[in-house]
Amino acid sequence: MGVVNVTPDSFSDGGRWFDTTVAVKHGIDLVAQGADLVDVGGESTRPGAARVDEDEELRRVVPVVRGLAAEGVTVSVDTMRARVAQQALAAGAVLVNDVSGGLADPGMVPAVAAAQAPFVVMHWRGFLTDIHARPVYEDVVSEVVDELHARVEAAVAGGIAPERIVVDPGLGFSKNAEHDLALLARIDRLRTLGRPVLVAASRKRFLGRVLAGPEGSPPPARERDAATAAVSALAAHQGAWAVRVHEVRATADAVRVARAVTDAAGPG
Ligand SMILES: Nc1nc2ncc(COP(=O)(O)O)nc2c(=O)[nH]1
Repeated sequence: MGVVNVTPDSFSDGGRWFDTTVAVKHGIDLVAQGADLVDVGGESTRPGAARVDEDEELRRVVPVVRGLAAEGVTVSVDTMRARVAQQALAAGAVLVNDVSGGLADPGMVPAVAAAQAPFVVMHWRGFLTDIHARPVYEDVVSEVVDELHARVEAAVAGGIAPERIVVDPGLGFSKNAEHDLALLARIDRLRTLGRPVLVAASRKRFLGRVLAGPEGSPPPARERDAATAAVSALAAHQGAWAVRVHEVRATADAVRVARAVTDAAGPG
């Protein structure tokens, strides 16, 4: 899943794809690099980012979705708003990716259910309170699995078919590096939810911490693509459904190597 953020301020590529034509071209390029899906978002979710108003988010996202779909690209829309999801689906998107897991907009689950679209439910504890609070986890893996289960149940109760739901641990969303690494180490536990797992580690802060080591300073986000590809291989090897990345080529190669190693291990 390649990322096209049509935003001026996303944490790792803010502003580069803010123009519709440039964004569409970039999405096509990501497919050429090996992306199966292109995720288009118009609202940065980095800590401290101000909400974008709905009309501006529509202005950013819908033309890019339409342009990519017209080129035959499989497109997902990264939004927390039902109306943006609806208009993106009408413009050709085939999947809705909601980082709030349906919590931000009560109209989201009914809209996705009505469209019978696949739905990514991401874990973001405390979305409704302080969205970037540092929550305390006793056992982050168990708690994320349990809370994702509740979000999946709510989506199903709202009319979304279970087989259309993808789960995502929400790396970096009110989680620290230790939480993120613990979740990445146990994708098998996430898979006990019986749903495909999407892993989105690309260029995130915890990778910077790993690369920096205990005393060092983290490299900038755009220098974390090799680390991201390493995560992609590890996620693929653990059976993740997809990985969401900004730089696709290295990850496409990493996933193919992981597949070859998994195949070599044989069944069982
Ligand atoms: N499903 C899902 N969607 C996301 N969208 C944006 C970002 C963070 O912003 P970015 O687009 O700059 O990576 N992270 C996620 C994520 O972890 N999971």
